[in-house]
Amino acid sequence: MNRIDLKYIWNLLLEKKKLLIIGQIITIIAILISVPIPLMLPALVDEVLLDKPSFFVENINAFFGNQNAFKYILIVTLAVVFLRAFHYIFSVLITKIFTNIAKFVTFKIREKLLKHLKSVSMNEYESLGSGAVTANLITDVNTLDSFIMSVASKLVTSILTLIAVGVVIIAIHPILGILIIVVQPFIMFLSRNIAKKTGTLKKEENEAISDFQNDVGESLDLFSQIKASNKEEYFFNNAISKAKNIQITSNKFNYKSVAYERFSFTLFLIVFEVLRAAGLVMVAYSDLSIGMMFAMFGYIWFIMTPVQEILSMQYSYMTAMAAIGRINKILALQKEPNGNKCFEKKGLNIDLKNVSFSYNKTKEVLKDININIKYGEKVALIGASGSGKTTLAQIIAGFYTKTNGTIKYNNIKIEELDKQCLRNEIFLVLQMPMLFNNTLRFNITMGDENINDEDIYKALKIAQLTDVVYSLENGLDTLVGKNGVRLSGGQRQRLSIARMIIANPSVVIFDESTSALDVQTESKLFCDLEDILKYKTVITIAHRLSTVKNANKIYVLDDGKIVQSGNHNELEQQEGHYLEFVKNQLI
Ligand SMILES: Nc1ncnc2c1ncn2[C@@H]1O[C@H](COP(=O)(O)OP(=O)(O)OP(=O)(O)O)[C@@H](O)[C@H]1O
Repeated sequence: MNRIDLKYIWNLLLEKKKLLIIGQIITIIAILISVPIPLMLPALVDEVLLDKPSFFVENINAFFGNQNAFKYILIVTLAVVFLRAFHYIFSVLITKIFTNIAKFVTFKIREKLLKHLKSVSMNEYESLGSGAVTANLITDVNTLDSFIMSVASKLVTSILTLIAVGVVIIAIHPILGILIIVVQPFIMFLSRNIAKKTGTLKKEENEAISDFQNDVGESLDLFSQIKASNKEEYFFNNAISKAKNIQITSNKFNYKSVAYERFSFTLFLIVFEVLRAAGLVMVAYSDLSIGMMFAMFGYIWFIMTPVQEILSMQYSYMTAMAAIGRINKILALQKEPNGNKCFEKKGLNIDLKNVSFSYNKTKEVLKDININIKYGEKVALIGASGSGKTTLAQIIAGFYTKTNGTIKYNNIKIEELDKQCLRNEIFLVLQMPMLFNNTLRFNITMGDENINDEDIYKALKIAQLTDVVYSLENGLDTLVGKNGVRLSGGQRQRLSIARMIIANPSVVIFDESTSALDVQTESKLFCDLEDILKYKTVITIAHRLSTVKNANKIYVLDDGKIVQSGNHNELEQQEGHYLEFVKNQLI
């Protein structure tokens, strides 16, 4: 199934099996180095201060001969310092290894999401929107990253440390040892319930942030529109209220999560004191020595870190599960149907039979569309605003997936076609082309570095853009700004036409692509385009009679249906929308 879950993450981790095993071996060595440390100096209380020589004193005597108290303490202290230094080196190594593994896994997840997004159909993509998708790709994957990092490096370390310490303390004093080991799960159980509460609060905070991000992102994108409509007050007040919501939810989350965290820590400290008291009692009433009592105190303190790590892992687990839930929303987006067939020759015959389409399953935008366009034909699409012309153009270009009916190109069903082949053949020139915040060159070639400047200038000449580019100080290297804000609407439209010339498709769809041009530039443009378009299929969505008149076939759309089709002469003879259109144009 195409979703991310713990099993999927586990399988990714297994791809780094060797590193994982090395990491775990180093982890075990680091634990073996660190676990004896709390025991070493307290042992000298008994062995040196209370004069009951045992393991340390006997071994030092065996190696260095009899020593005085100062030297015993010095030698053991040096051993502790060395062990701590080695432990430090091993823990750095562990962090390095597990960071490498975690970053590999998160890269793989981002790669999977991007590969999926690449082939998601437009209608599905629009159901989420760019704000949510960006948040998923950045914030949620980062949440997952820290979860993987802590599970891979800290979970095993913490559990093994607890086991090792458990063995040592039970060996020192079974009753006190078991008491300590039993108390830990109790605290962990309490904290797990507490952590659950912070999970919901974090969710509320994340939702408020994403809501704000979407709102501000949109307002900033449409900044000029907002100013033009004199609606700064409304939009920015709205953004401020969303910012306020972040304040409220973050406030709640931050203080409550700290309160819950501190509560569990305070609980730990109380239990710590109770266990210390139990230690004193054991010295008074059993065979626990004073030195080993200090060692037990040390271990209670020592296991605080692994216990805290395990506690924070529960929280990290919950946020990671929430992040996975959101990430899976991307993976749940349907892919556009893609086949593997490609066209054998240049030029397409396009055939639509009983095609219908709806953006949101509630209202049909296109109904029972039947269109047949032969290779090289010049076709016009007309109809009132909102009648479905752009939608139809996008369906023909394969951007949206039809709801019903059949679409064939050279007799190959759209579902069987490799979409890249289709898009190589069809170019949709939009009324408001989207531009990258990059250079003019990049926007014309779409990043294809094999296209030379000579070809670009040829395209610019036909697109009536040469003078514009020459007038710019940096020529083709001029940055166009976000969405091409530094270019006029007409310049953007011509740039899109230059893109089409470079792409050299066999079908060109003009969707009111020259609406921002003055009549003179437009007619010069089409005159210069004539040679280029001669052997191409051209579908033009237009409002001007002059553009429509010469088409081989005109389709008239009304409320998503084709109500008339034929050439100008045929349609002019019929009562109907086309005649109305002609009359209106003449007026
Ligand atoms: N991305 C979308 N999501 C949902 N509904 C949409 C979307 N794009 C268009 N529509 C709806 O589909 C219908 C047809 O829109 P379309 O843009 O195809 O009409 P049009 O004939 O090209 O209009 P115009 O001449 O104004 O450009 C409209 O009712 C519109 O609201």
